[in-house]
This record gives sequence, structure tokens and C-alpha cells, in this order.
Amino acid sequence: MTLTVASVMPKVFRIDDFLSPDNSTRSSTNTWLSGDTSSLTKKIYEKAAKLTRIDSNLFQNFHESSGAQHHSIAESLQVVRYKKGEEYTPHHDFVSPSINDRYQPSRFATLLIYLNDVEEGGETRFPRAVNNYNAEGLEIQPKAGTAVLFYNMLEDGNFDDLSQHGGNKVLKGNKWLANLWIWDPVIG
Ligand SMILES: O=C(O)CCC(=O)C(=O)O
Ligand SMILES: [Fe+2]
Repeated sequence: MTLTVASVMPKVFRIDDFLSPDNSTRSSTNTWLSGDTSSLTKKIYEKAAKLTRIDSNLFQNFHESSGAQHHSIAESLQVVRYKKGEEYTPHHDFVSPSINDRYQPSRFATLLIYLNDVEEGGETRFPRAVNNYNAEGLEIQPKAGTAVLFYNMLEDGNFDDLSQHGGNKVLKGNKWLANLWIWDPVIG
């Protein structure tokens, strides 16, 4: 796996070869959805642990049911499909923890895995990303097998406002992706 820095503020990385071509063709996506869930998801969780250098034991004990359940530091994979004309307006992935929980756990990082090539549109956009050259934000083109890793929290434990992102409107074709949300490896 090769990690490319896409942005420093917020911290966004692109991994072009996250899934091998075999797993990232459209027919494999269909296979996955029709029930081959456990072997592929297992592999994705293992790769996520390797990529983030977080102990893979912390990713275990996930169960198969869908929905955003917090059962280890990793949530269940959320598979998303956008049809032509659909989008996800800019938002943050972190969730505000209960004020009564002194550990204030939240979504620490997001691993987003593109499952197909989008014919037109559907870029993942970070409108607040800044760099030396412009203030136009960052856009990442969806490509089958490519993953994007970004951090919703800063090193000091505060939320990173610059991690705001969204999915541009799909102009042609469909867009499939999987979200893997990773919680703080220390406090959960
Ligand atoms: O569609 C995208 O590229 C981003 C998806 C996203 O941000 C989310 O599902 O939370
Ligand atoms: Fe998001």
C-alpha cells in the first residue's frame, strides 16, 4: 500500500492500491453485496489496521449486522450508493460526545474506499483544505480500489474543523463507496 499525502491541513492521504483490482471491479462489488461479506470485510479491517498502524486486535470483534454500531474501535462498514444527481453536502464525520462522558470518545479517522470508477462528478471534496497555493479546497477523484484516509481529530484531541468534507453531485453513472469509521484507539 502506498500512502500519498493529499493535504496536510486537514490530514488527508490517498491510497491508490488499497484494494487489489480483483476486489474492486464492479462484479466483485456485486459479489460482496450478495453475501461474500465476511472475507472481504476482514481483509479491509486488516488493511485499515496496517495503514493506520493501530493494533489490529483493536479492530476485532466486529459483527456482521449493518448500521453504525460501536463495537470495537471500528464501526461496521457502511456501503453507500449515490445515483446520478445525488450528493452529500459538506459535513463533519465526528460526532459530539455526551458531555457526561469524561473520555469524550468520537470518530477519530475516516477510511473511505471507492468501489467503482465514477463516470463524471462524485469527487470527495474538502472545501476547507488549505495549502500554500490556493484556497480552493481539495478534491479527490473516485477510483475503484482507491482509499482516502483522513483524520477528524487533531493531535490534541480537539475536532479538526478543516476535516469538513462532502461528496460532489454524481453527474454520470453511479458511485459506490464504503466508509470505515475508526474511533480513538486509546479512549474508544
Ligand atoms: O461521498 C463521498 O465522497 C464522501 C462520503 C462521506 O463523507 C460520508 O459518507 O460520510
Ligand atoms: Fe463524511
